Amino acid sequence: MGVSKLDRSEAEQRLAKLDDWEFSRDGDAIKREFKFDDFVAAWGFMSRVAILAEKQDHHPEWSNVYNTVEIELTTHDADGLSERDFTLAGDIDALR
Ligand SMILES: C[C@H](O)[C@H](O)[C@H]1CNC2=NC(N)=NC(=O)C2=N1
Repeated sequence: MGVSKLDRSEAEQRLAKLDDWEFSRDGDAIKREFKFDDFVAAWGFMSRVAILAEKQDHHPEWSNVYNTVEIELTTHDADGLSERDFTLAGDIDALR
């Protein structure tokens, strides 16, 4: 089932409900940086995010440098932001 792309104002409404996420890719994605005490803590967080992503069939584009994890979310099937991005972002924040 396709996922529909949100328009800018719909995306802004949803972004306003999240802390510390910002638009990226000219509004086609959202991103946030997470800092941890050390690499093992960062890796544990990434493991938990991976399980969420699998459950939601919605996967992040992300990077890890030692204790820092950068996560960017976009919906490839919609060529932009969809509800799935904001749902996953909210669930990721709830892991903290
Ligand atoms: C076949 C599979 O359901 C699709 O490719 C899913 C997988 N994970 C995904 N993740 C993201 N970020 N966007 C998608 O469009 C997407 N599609």
